[in-house]
Order: sequence, then C-alpha cells, then structure tokens
Amino acid sequence: MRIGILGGTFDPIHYGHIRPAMEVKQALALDKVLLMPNHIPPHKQQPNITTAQRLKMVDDVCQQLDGFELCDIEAKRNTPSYTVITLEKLNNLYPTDELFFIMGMDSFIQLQSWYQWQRLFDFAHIVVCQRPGWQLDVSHPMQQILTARSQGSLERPASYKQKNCGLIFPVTVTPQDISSTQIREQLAQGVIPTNLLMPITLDYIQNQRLYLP
Ligand SMILES: Nc1ncnc2c1ncn2[C@@H]1O[C@H](COP(=O)(O)OP(=O)(O)OP(=O)(O)O)[C@@H](O)[C@H]1O
Ligand SMILES: O=C(O)c1ccc[n+]([C@@H]2O[C@H](COP(=O)([O-])O)[C@@H](O)[C@H]2O)c1
Repeated sequence: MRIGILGGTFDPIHYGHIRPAMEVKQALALDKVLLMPNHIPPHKQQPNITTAQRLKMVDDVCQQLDGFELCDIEAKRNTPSYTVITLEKLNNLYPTDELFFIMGMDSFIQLQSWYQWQRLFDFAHIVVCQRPGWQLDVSHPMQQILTARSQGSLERPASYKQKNCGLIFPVTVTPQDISSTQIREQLAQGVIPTNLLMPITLDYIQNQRLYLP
C-alpha cells in the first residue's frame, strides 16, 4: 500500500490541511492518508487546548472523508513528537508499505532544524505542497536537496534502491491562505471562520467553547 501521513499540531484542523492532503492522495495515487496530531510539538508552544481535543477534531474529520484515518501514535508518546522517531515506528508497523510524509512549504524550508532530519529519508518519502507566503528560493540549501532527491534525479538515493523511500515529491496543490493561528485569532474576536473549517470542526469548537478570549 501507498500510505500518506500528514502530521500537524491541528490547533485546529482546517481546509489548508484537508484539501492539500486530498489533492496529494489523488496526485500520488495513495491508498490512504493518516492524519497524525502531535502531542508535544517540537518547534511550537504547547497549544492551549488538550491533545485529546485536537485528536477528537481530527477524528471527526476522518469519519467524514473516505480514505482518511486518525493516527494516534504521537498522542500516546509522552516525549517531544519528533517525526523521525514516529516514522521509524510506522516503518516497523507497515514494513511492506511505502510511506509518504506530507508537509507544507513552511515546514520543508525549515526541515534542516528538525531532529535527525536526514534520517527521515530512511523511513519515508517526503511530499511538499506549496503554501501561500512560503517560496523556496533557488539558492536555499533545501533546493539542492529537493533536486537531488526528486524522482527525475539521475542518481537515485541509496535508501530508494534499498527500501523504496527517500525521494522528495513536490505536488502542486490549490493554494489556500489559511492557518490555525488566523482561525484562533478570528474566534477570539468573535468572528466565525465558516469557510476555513469543516462544519463538524466548527460545531465541536463552539460546543466546547474553544479559542474564546
Ligand atoms: N494552508 C496550508 N497550505 C499548505 N500546507 C499547510 C497549510 N496549513 C498547514 N499546512 C501544513 O500542515 C502541516 C501542519 O500544520 P499546522 O497544524 O502547524 O497548521 P498551521 O496552520 O501552520 O498552524 P499554526 O498557525 O498554529 O502555526 C504542516 O506541514 C504545514 O506546513
Ligand atoms: O521532528 C522534528 O524535529 C519536528 C520539528 C517540527 C515539526 N515537526 C512535525 O511536523 C509536523 C508539522 O508541525 P507543525 O509544528 O507545523 O504543526 C508535525 O507532525 C510536527 O510534529 C517535527
């Protein structure tokens, strides 16, 4: 199976997560996509809402979308949600499957600051989606890494030859200028961001009275 994984803080989950994941699923003919809320975000402040609340919102979305599943592997770990640790575990759980870790351009540009980032390629492919406001400059070090690991590269990385992982797939998705920060700010000001979230997420936020000032 070809399995996509979108990791995130999902505080809250929005269409800027969901639509790119759907478009990547289609573009790369993935069999399913796992949406994976982190527990202790490595590079962000701990959210004000609980991991259980973020998990519930992601689970609600998965229930409504074909081919999407909640992955709670990071929620169950009480250490920083380093992706390399997670991918190593998922690689053991799915030894015969091909894993595709999906991220927006903001994450990709900062990838060299991730814990043991080079080992990510030992366990999965990386899929990069554009995100408004984030452009990979031709002189950026990640550009060279992208070129060397892209599917058309003449020299396939060793990890690809051994285990079918380690490539980078840039996927063109419909640009959406949406962020969780923007949604939290709108809700705190009493604005209801109807077009940015799935209705089921908005219902949960309102029932639980989340993100109020
Ligand atoms: N609008 C978007 N377009 C493309 N990718 C996105 C978008 N929003 C989030 N992502 C990607 O989804 C993943 C998880 O993002 P995250 O849950 O941190 O959302 P966020 O909106 O960036 O949150 P915050 O505003 O709180 O920083 C990251 O890889 C990020 O790049
Ligand atoms: O492994 C790391 O060092 C690392 C650093 C920053 C982010 N991540 C992961 O990248 C995903 C998106 O992160 P974020 O902070 O944009 O929500 C999420 O799964 C995080 O756990 C991972």
